[in-house]
Amino acid sequence: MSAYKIILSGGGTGGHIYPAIAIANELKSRFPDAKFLFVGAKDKMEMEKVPQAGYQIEGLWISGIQRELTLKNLSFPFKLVSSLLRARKIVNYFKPDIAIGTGGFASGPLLQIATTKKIPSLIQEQNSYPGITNKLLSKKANKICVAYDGLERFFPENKIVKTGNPVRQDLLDVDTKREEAIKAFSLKSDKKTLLVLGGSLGARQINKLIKKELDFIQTHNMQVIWQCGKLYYDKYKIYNNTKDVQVHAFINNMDYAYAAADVIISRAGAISVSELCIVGKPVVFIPSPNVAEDHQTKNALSVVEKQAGIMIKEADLEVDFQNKFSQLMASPEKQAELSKNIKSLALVNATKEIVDEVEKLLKK
Ligand SMILES: CC(=O)N[C@H]1[C@@H](OP(=O)(O)OP(=O)(O)OC[C@H]2O[C@@H](n3ccc(=O)[nH]c3=O)[C@H](O)[C@@H]2O)O[C@H](CO)[C@@H](O)[C@@H]1O
Repeated sequence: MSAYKIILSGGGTGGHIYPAIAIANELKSRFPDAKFLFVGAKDKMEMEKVPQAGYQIEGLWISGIQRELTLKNLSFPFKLVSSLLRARKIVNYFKPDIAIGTGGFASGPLLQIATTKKIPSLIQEQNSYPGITNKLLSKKANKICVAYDGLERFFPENKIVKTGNPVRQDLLDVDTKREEAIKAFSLKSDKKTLLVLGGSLGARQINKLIKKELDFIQTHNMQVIWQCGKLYYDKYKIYNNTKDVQVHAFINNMDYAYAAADVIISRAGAISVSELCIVGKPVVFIPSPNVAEDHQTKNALSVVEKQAGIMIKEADLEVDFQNKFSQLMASPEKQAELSKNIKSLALVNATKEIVDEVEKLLKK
């Protein structure tokens, strides 16, 4: 039999890109001869991150439709037609055996064309509340792998399989990487490390908080790895290498960042939450209040309700941050309890289970 040809499409943010990369890596280990092609949106993060992970990518001219009425929406119909034509070309020349979509705008046209051509397809939904693209695609896709209960409200029930979110393999063994990680980030081994994560694009309010609280954090004798996001890097880079603080636009070696951390402050994007469960460190979640159906708060609550993490809403940071952070830092028992509880929520086989579903479709 000739080698499988697999198309993966998803992107716009890390939360859609890294699941696709994790799935591709697992498929590659099962089918070393398989050929892979990613399809993303021109000018978006995936055009850089996917080649870094060793895969080829084609970019479509597509963007989201804005929820508010704006002039930007005027170009949307043109982009949609252009990206459908380009997606058809790509599907015609690559002739995939399967198309896998992980959400984000580019996966819309690509999977639309693939399903019209009766190519088997699988979509993976990271969140408890699905994005527009996956909602539209669910009618035609063959399988839908999800991480939360209750998605039959949005997707055909008979297609849903609950697998959890796919997470990159190199995050599975961070416990063994602490020493290397401390070296890689040039950290002091006698100081505790706070890792601050704003999600793949960075988080404005978390950045403001960290800037304001740097002196307070220092009173706990901590060093800080602060991922502020590409958009905000110019604004915050002046804090780099001051007061034991490192400022990063984006961290490419997340396994080391997680391994070095003693405590983590993080947004609650779905993949971040899944990774943090695997990593098993004490986490303070500050969910984004600006996402559909407030889904990051729901993501964080799924952990916090099991005594496995702390959540502070953006609106409460002013009043609660110092108290809650000090209480956590003062209690090694609380830190140990949070670590143990969050780790018990990890779904370490998600990637494998998703790829089992892919295999079933390939062999049909
Ligand atoms: C503002 C927004 O719309 N956020 C959404 C976006 O978040 P976002 O793109 O931030 O996605 P997630 O938090 O789910 O995942 C981020 C991914 O990027 C990686 N990473 C992050 C920072 C970094 O410096 N280096 C790095 O590699 C993380 O390890 C993780 O793999 O997609 C998620 C998954 O659909 C949603 O739940 C979020 O609500």
